[in-house]
Amino acid sequence: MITLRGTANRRYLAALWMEEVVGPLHLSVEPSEEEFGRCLRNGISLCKLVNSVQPGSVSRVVESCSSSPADGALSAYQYFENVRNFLVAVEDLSIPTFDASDLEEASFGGGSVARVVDCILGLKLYHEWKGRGGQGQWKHSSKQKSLLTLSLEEGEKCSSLTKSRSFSGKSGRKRCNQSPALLSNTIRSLLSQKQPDEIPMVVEFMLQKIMEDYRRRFYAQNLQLKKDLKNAWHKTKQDVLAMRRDWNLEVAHLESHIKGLAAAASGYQKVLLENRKLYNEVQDLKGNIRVYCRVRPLLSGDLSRRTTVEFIGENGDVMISNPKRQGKDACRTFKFNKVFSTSASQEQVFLDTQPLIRSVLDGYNVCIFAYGQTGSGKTYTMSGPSNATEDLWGVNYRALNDLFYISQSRRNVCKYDIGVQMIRNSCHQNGLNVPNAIMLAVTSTVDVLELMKSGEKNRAIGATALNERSSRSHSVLTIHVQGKDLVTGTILRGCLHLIDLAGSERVNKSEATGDRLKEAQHINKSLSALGDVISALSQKNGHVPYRNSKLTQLLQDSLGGQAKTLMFVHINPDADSFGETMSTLKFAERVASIELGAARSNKETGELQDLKEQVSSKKRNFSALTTVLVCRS
Ligand SMILES: Nc1ncnc2c1ncn2[C@@H]1O[C@H](COP(=O)(O)OP(=O)(O)OP(=O)(O)O)[C@@H](O)[C@H]1O
Repeated sequence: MITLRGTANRRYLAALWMEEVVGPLHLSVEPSEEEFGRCLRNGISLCKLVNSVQPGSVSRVVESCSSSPADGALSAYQYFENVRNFLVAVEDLSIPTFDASDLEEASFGGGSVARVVDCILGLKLYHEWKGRGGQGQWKHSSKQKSLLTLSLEEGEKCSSLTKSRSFSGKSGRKRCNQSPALLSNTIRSLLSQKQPDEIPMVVEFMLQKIMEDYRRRFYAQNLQLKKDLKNAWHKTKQDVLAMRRDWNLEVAHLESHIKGLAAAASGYQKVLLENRKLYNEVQDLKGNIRVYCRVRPLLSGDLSRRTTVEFIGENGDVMISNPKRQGKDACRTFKFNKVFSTSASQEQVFLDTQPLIRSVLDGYNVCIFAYGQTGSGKTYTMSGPSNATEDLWGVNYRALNDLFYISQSRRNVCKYDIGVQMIRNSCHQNGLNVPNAIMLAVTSTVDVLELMKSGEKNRAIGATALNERSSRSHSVLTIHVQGKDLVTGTILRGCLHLIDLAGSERVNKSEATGDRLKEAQHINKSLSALGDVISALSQKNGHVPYRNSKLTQLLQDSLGGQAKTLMFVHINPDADSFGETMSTLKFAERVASIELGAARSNKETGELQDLKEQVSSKKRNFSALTTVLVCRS
């Protein structure tokens, strides 16, 4: 008698075998009757099964499978076609068949698939018979069926023994030791009940069953593994998706943060520019002398190779640190209109100077002078290095170039005459000889270059301990511009002084002696006269001592008048020059505080000229009249 458990085992066996031959069927390891019926209902797997056992048994398998209600007709058609063809095929092989309705009922949970299972296991026996070399017509005898049944029941016993071995936990380990003996006892008792001719077949079936059992468990484990893997993959995918979501949120957050920062930075930049503009406007109104500071890069000859320039701000701050001190007291910050770092190009420096220079063409007097210790880069800024190519040209050449360019572009409205005066002083000339300096008319930058080259040759140059090429003279290039407005007849007179002062260092530091000492003392005298003038101006003293040196006499108009004045203060960043750097910057700080009053343009309108003309003609008439009267009397 086949037990309930035996029936189920037969179904599992049938499912397992089908899985092996035509899988995957996506059945669970121990499918219920309903699950099994539903899986086989469309007959596709059954047809494939019989075709793989007996190729060509079902010539056409209807493969399309759809479960949508709209395709109900098609499903029914598949069911009839495939199941019918399968049943015909297994009948031809003399294998017990079943009714098509068995599958149908079971799939709806109302019937049994026992006959279907019998049929499949019959097909299995046939397959194994063929596998053993079976020839001719297969006979599905009741003996074979009983052997199968027997083997299943006996196999069940065996498999329960193997199960207890395989799945034993702690307690199972005891049984595990007993199992071989138990297994052999069970087998022996089973075999003792059989006829001798049945024994080989029973043994074969039992071994087969054990193998199948193992295979089933292997399959179950495989399925479980797949399921676990699928779950793990699913979870990992969810985690990755969640991470991606978080990451995207973070990136979006960062993006908006960066945008905010960029907006704030550009706002800050705008405010900074605006502040500078306003600051310059206020200074223009007050007539302050503008001060630009330029830091020379460290050169190979600089002894300490350490810089005193701690920080350069965008708003004109420069912080200098004392190399001999530490901490807060070691630093001092100076504020100017602009600070050019060591990387500033000649063009950048000129661009900030250009508006001032252009105002000469509108009738303003402009004075630009370079101040700083020897070797700090004054000549570099004003003229550029010797034999400079155009990109290294200093303010002098660029200024003239610009003036010629603008005067040319305005030629239809204004006629300009430009002349230059080059003045140099040294101690031998005893100061600046202003009246004797010849004024030369120039029409292009080339003219000026030629002029400067010849002037350069005459420059007094001598070597001191500080700098081999230390110049001990002030050099003044004055550009006079006269423009006549072609429409109104207004005359504009502007004058641009470009002054490269001698080195500002203290005499004792230059270690000069004899004539050189005299020269240094002389230069120091004119520079200290400049200092006195600056000091008087910054304190708004009634008396300003311009007459103490030729230099201050020359600068009188620019420092005290209505001129626009710019001082380039140069510093050598080498730690060795800290003392000179500090006194240079303190001097520049005082210069920056001078208020000259708003600059005024030198304009003579046509009306004024007419009036002047009338006055002089009246004067002429008056003197002629006086002469006549004198003669008569
Ligand atoms: N901004 C700079 N970039 C590169 N080199 C520079 C810079 N400024 C100055 N130098 C170099 O430093 C050296 C000294 O510069 P410069 O002759 O201009 O100094 P100076 O102050 O005019 O000296 P002096 O008082 O003797 O005339 C030169 O070799 C010059 O080429």
